[in-house]
Amino acid sequence: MMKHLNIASIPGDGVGKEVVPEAERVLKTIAKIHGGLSFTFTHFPYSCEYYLEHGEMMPENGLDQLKPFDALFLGAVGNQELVPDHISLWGLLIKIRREFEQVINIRPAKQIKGVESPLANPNEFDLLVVRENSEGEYSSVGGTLYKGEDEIAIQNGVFSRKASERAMRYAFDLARKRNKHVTSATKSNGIVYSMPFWDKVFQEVASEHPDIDTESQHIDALAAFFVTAPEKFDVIVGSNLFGDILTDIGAGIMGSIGIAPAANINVNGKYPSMFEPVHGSAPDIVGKRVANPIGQLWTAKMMLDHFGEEELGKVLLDTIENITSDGFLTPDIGGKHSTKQVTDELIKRLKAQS
Ligand SMILES: NC(=O)c1ccc[n+]([C@@H]2O[C@H](COP(=O)([O-])OP(=O)(O)OC[C@H]3O[C@@H](n4cnc5c(N)ncnc54)[C@H](O)[C@@H]3O)[C@@H](O)[C@H]2O)c1
Ligand SMILES: O=C(O)C[C@@H](O)C(=O)O
Ligand SMILES: [K+]
Ligand SMILES: [Mn+2]
Repeated sequence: MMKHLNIASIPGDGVGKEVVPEAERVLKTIAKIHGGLSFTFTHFPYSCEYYLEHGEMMPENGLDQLKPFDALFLGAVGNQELVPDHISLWGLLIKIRREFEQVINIRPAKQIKGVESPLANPNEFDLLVVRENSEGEYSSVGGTLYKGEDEIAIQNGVFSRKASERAMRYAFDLARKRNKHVTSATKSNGIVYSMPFWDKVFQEVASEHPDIDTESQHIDALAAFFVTAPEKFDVIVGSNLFGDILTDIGAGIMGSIGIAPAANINVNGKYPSMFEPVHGSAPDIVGKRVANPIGQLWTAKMMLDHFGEEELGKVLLDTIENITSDGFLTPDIGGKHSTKQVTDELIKRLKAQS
């Protein structure tokens, strides 16, 4: 039977516009090879340029337009020269994550063959960060007061039992299929309400999973261990901000922010999930045609997995490693190939396997 996937594609800003079309080409190639699978990509121009023209990041009915799709495929959001970052992100990326109840953000980090880690001894690390994606430090509760030397900004953190538990349970479920170890990212020595609460909930969830080893690490030490001993970790669960920071470190130790993937998962089935790389719009390299497409391609692999096409997902990641091993690398990982040269080679090799 033919499986058809209707994907809403939002390239967004900066290098998002360069890597999303390449990843779409690759997904279409994979679908052809498979035979029983096809994709339709419907493009939405929501971005900072759209904001300049329309005064908003997406139209009022933007979410209604996106809701019927099977999944969202996003590049990056943000162009500080045009729109302040908090406006662009909260008007599009974070709005979608929240309104579509994409409450979990899964972000793997492991070594890719042929991509050199900056670590002297990377020791074959293979870890998975589960980032709470709906609340935490990313809250709109707060405000500003006064002007001048009395000026005040108040930003409240929001930690609910429901969302904390949900992220933790998700992490335990993933750990069960992996190496049965969950690390909780905390900071209960310095942050006196939300983090002791987080620890308490973690202990409760841990006690329901006696088959899984657990530990809690303060985020500062944990950040250092990501660099000094990443191979010690299996699944890490963290709040929205801790998860954000840890996954850029994860990307860094893999070799580049340009290769890390993310999946914003809607767990209740009411809305589509969203697949995007960890990286942003990379203003320093935009237009040079050298953006690394691997982050976008790896998130495409996560999208294939999400739809039960694990075999194809594996073919995609294996073929990516195949070309990186043979030196088809963009400059961020020490090569001299363009975005398109990398995906051209990938497509050539995918076709050769069919
Ligand atoms: N999920 C998202 O859409 C997202 C994520 C992070 C940042 N942002 C936004 O992107 C903009 C830039 O943010 P930033 O500079 O902090 O982070 P960034 O991830 O855009 O860039 C950080 C560094 O990584 C490099 N890099 C990123 N993607 C790359 C790729 N595909 N290939 C090669 N190198 C790559 C960049 O050149 C830069 O040196 C801001 O507007 C920010 O708010 C959006
Ligand atoms: O802060 C965010 O979530 C935006 C970006 O940094 C990300 O990691 O997606
Ligand atoms: K992104
Ligand atoms: Mn980030």
